[in-house]
Amino acid sequence: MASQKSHNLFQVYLRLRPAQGTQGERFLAVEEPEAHDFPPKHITLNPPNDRRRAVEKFAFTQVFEEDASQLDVFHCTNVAGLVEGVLAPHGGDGTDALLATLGVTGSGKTHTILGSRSQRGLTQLALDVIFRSLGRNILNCTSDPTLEYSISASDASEATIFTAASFLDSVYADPAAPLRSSTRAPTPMLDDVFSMPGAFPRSRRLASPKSVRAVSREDSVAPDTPPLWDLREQSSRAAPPQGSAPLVHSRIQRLQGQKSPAKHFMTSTASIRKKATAKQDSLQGESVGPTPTPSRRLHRPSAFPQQPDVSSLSVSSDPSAEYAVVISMYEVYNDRIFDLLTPPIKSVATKEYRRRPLLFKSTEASPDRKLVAGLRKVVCGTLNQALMVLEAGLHERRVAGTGSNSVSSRSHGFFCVEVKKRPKNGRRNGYEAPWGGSALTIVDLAGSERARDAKTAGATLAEAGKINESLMYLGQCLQMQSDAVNKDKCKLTELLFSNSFPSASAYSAARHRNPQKAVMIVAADPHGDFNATSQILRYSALAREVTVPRIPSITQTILTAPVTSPTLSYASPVGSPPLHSRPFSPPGMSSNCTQLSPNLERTFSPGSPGSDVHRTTMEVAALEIARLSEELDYLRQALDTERSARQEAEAHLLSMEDRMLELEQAIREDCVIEFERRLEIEMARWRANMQVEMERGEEHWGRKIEVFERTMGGAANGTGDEMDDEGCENKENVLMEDINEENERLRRDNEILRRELACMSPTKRIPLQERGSDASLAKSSHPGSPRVGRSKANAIADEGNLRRKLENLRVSDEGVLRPSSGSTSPKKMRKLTTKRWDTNADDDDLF
Ligand SMILES: Nc1ncnc2c1ncn2[C@@H]1O[C@H](COP(=O)(O)OP(=O)(O)OP(=O)(O)O)[C@@H](O)[C@H]1O
Repeated sequence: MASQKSHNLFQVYLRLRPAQGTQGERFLAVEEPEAHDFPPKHITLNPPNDRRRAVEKFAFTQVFEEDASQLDVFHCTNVAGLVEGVLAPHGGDGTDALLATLGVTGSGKTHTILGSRSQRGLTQLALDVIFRSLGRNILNCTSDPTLEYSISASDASEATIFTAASFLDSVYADPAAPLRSSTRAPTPMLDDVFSMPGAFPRSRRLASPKSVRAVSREDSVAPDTPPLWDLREQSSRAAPPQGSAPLVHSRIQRLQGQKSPAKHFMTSTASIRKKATAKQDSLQGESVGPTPTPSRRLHRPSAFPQQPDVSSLSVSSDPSAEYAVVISMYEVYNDRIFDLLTPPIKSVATKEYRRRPLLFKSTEASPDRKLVAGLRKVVCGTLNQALMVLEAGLHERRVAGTGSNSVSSRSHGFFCVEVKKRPKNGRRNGYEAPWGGSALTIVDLAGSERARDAKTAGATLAEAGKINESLMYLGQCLQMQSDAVNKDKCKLTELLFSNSFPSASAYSAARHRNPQKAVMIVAADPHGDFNATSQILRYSALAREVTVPRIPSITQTILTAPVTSPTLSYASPVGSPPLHSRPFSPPGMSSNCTQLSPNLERTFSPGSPGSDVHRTTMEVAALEIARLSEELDYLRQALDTERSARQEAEAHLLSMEDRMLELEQAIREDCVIEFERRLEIEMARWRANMQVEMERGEEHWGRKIEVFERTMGGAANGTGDEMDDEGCENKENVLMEDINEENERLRRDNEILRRELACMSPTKRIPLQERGSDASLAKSSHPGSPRVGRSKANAIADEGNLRRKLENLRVSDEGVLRPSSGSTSPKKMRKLTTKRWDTNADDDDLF
């Protein structure tokens, strides 16, 4: 196994998590190491509840059992060696180092890398060693006021450089904030910072860059407030019930005007709210409603755990160099990079706080090497400053409660410690020396999870999909180890492997960089999810051995002769040529793994000497079975994910249908109510009109009947002498009406006759009254024509007739128009009425 180390891009360690509470069956056993091979390096994975599945054996650089302490892991993974490589004690720029944890969700990655309430993680320990080792050679911005500028000038990643004091001032106190500036004194934590050697004077602090975030006084004063890891522990103790789903979207509480005890944006960050609400939303699916803001606070360094103690440990540094430590933090979330030290910006359009994703690209100053461009970087002069920056960045990390882990990291977190280095006094050959140096990058990868177990939904399920996808690509890269082709498939692999290979460009030749040294700590819960764990172990282990149990139904079809169980080894290269190189490749992925890296070549170890063709066939078949079994596992996982997604979509669809039905029902009811209201109004209007019409009709018919009765009465009585005065008056009125009508009719007749008269000859179109005598008429006609004279004579005769008729009419007209001038006796009226009928008869004759 020792020979593998020189070939691997990663040293891979396995750490087993201690059991907590009720656990499932243990499926992972640590192989007893042989006497000369201590510590243990191999584990066996026995599939629970399925004796037909292959038993797998994995090899790692070292296996840490459940009782291993943080310090054990720190020492045995040789973090101090990585730090030494970064500090480059023997000159040069040093070697980049990468320390990462990988594992299923809840397996202990964060615990290992960031520690817990009482235990420091590898990050804190590494920082401690770095600052302790640099000692007096470290520069800070107070002792060297040009430090910030010179680092900024030499930084190739387009970063914004802050001094620790100005960054922490803006993070932990917000003097620019209108509500707090006058009433709040600097927090004790800040006093700690400012009382540190090299702290800025107050005036300088006030001139710090625009406020990033702030905590209230009580937040930072509270000495017994548990730090981030405390919250994790509390949460894990009170794990949410199954079916929990996290709150994903941030800042909703603030947008909805919820009152928070402190207006510090960290106290209401997405991550913290998620942590708190994950417990409450456990049975509600995704929630966007207001939930109480948890009392998440930043802490003074004295609240940070002090154990384990590495004060006795330091590594060599370059005595001829001076150093500066620059810290940056970012996360890879949904395959995009977000700065954890830059506050989110409130979108004008959506009023939500958002982070701007950053690019991983080659820059002008670094054409041959990709860098995360545009980060905030903080120059830290002391360990406490570095720890506080770490604390500030962790506040912004995305975590959420899932069915698998109540405080699950939903992003891949990157913590970068750049150790900048230049000759003492900053000069070389009389010129200002540029900054060189290397970086230690510590990565807390998000955990892979099975959707069914995590019981996630909505955005968290999508996150899980992205996490699993990126880890799958990481797995492929780890399997290939020396093959850099696949590393560009996702941001995670790009970031992890970008420094793994020496650059071949001319630029790099001038400035040679060593490939990074990388340590991967795989965390596993021996009682956790078997399938997910075996999947992780398969692609992370340095070597693997599969023992396929005897399965009669398959083996008999291949080989009738009984054989012992074959053993397949994915062992270190000892010269055996690969027999069957067909690694597992998930559906849809190109399987270009046929050329495995030497250490992962699958070699065939014959069970006994003298194996024959049948045995070989059997073993090849067994290998195929193992491969198919892997594929089956993957497909099962994929199926689980798809099934969950489908169930979620179906549930959503059903709820939408219900909602639509409800809406339709409500709309129908509204329509009915409105229709009835309008119908009522129309009915009332119609009834009123009907009433009026009926009254009018009755009145009309009453009048008619009355007239009729009077007429009949008058006829029956002969004269109206017996009528009383009132009766006479009514009768008179009615008659007047009749007369007027008659008068009107006659006028119309008159008019018609006039027109007719005028039409009889073009020469007689002049109205009668305007014309002169018959003689003048005769004069105006042509005298010469006998025909004209005859028609003229006829016309005159016709005119004479008409005149006479008109005279008659005029006579009757006058009679009608003078009804009341003389006698108004009813008798006379009746005569006139009778005459009307006579006149009508004449009129009929006339026309
Ligand atoms: N070695 C250990 N000793 C004691 N407790 C541990 C250990 N490893 C993990 N734990 C506890 O197990 C729980 C889950 O661990 P942790 O949060 O580190 O998991 P994780 O792998 O980071 O999960 P995720 O990927 O979901 O973030 C925590 O409460 C942690 O304190």
